[in-house]
Amino acid sequence: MTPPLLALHQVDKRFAGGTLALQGLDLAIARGSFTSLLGSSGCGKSTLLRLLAGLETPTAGRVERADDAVGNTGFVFQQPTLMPWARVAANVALPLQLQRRRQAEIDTAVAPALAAVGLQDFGNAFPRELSGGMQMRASIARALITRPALLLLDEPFAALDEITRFRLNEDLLALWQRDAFTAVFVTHSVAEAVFLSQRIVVMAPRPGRVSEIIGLDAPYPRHAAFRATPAFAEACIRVSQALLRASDG
Ligand SMILES: Nc1ncnc2c1ncn2[C@@H]1O[C@H](COP(=O)(O)OP(=O)(O)OP(=O)(O)O)[C@@H](O)[C@H]1O
Repeated sequence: MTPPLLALHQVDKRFAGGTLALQGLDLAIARGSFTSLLGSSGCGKSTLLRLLAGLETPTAGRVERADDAVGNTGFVFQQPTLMPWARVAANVALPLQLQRRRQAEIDTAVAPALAAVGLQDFGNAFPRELSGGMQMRASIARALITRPALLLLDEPFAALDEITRFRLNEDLLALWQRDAFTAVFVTHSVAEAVFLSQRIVVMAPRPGRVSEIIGLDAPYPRHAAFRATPAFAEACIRVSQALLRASDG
């Protein structure tokens, strides 16, 4: 068996104020997998994502990271966090600028990155000229332009209307299949987690911990029609029940 990209062993995270955000967490993230973290507010999803990114260190236990995951992580947040004064192309190019890549290399990379998220005609626009969904597309293009091994997404589509969210779910899956990165996706939405994931980590609060892990074997590519299948409905019920158990327990 190939070793996982990331593995947490008996991880605790306690913050300075005393909050035990995570306790006794064991979790392995397989290379190239799509995992969602689902749970009520405050159960430590964002903290877990930050541990996976190496932005936080555990108070106890260990986080193991494969060599190619170190320094090779893309992040997408709930807000697109674009620089308002810079054009969309410059926003998307930012990670390459920070890596001090040659301008010719940057210019070559930006056009396909924009095209991959359907923004090929908007490189010269400013973020304020884009809809919320398009701004999120730009944010995803920026996260993927360095071809990260690991893409961490923290409720990226929570602020979008449902139709836009559905489209972005499909487009994200297409990018995942094309680029074969490892995705860890935080969401509050059962349906979104079921649509996207191979595995759903259901978390319980106070202290944050893994309650159940649910595997989903529906094949990819998954398109809009998947949402209308009995398999999808059945999985949503199964995951909702797990979420209720996690909140009660
Ligand atoms: N930097 C910090 N300092 C102190 N406490 C923190 C810090 N970050 C998070 N916490 C606390 O740790 C717990 C877990 O927070 P976290 O943001 O990881 O939860 P979450 O599941 O992502 O929540 P939400 O769904 O609301 O975003 C919460 O009780 C929170 O108040």
